Amino acid sequence: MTMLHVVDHALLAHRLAELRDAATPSPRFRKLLAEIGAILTLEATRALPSRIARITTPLTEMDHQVLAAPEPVLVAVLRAGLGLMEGGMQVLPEAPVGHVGLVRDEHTLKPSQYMLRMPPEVRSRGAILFDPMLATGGSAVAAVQRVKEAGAPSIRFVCVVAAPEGVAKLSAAHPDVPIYTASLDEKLDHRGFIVPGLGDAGDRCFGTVE
Ligand SMILES: O=P(O)(O)OC[C@H]1O[C@H](OP(=O)(O)OP(=O)(O)O)[C@H](O)[C@@H]1O
Ligand SMILES: O=c1cc[nH]c(=O)[nH]1
Ligand SMILES: [Mg+2]
Repeated sequence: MTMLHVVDHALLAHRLAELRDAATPSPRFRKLLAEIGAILTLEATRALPSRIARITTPLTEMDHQVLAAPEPVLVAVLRAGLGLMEGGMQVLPEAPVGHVGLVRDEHTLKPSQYMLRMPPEVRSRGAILFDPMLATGGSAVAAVQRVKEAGAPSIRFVCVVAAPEGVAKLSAAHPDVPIYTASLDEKLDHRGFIVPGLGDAGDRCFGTVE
């Protein structure tokens, strides 16, 4: 079963329009990516397990909903996931942070790993994985696999733009991983870029466009 959540929010759509715009410069792109990351993190954590605790206001005592467990670990898929996870860190400031370095070969479209750092809490808390682009799905499948191998009992995948091909591939390989995205786009082009998409997220985020 595909657990795809296309988040419908007026502020998210507004920011995504500017993020997609080819004229948006890197500093603004990073800011928008972080704001979008915060909105998507709020959606991805909407149903985190909670419990009832007794609290004291200045006026009285009451039973109140609080989180039942510590915040999940946040994991960025380098590089572009760093910009998106920035917003996740604002929403969950106490969360430990991990990194998976993946780069996609521009000809074969296969990802290769160049680094992996995972906090031990991932084994008890589970993880939210951040990568703005779910294109062929190769990077997402590999990143989820690494986080599972690190012991995560549950994983949520947060992206900005998803292609149908990537959703199908990730859902087939990891049907237990829900996907949260701001948009399900139309297709991939012959170079594996998402259309209409937003171009190369890593390059636009960090200004590495030639
Ligand atoms: O679904 P896929 O076909 O695997 O493509 C998506 C991947 O491509 C981009 O990263 P890229 O390899 O360009 O690295 P970068 O973030 O360092 O630019 C993007 O951030 C994803 O990680
Ligand atoms: O459209 C795409 C596809 C893969 N990676 C990107 O950054 N953009
Ligand atoms: Mg990448």
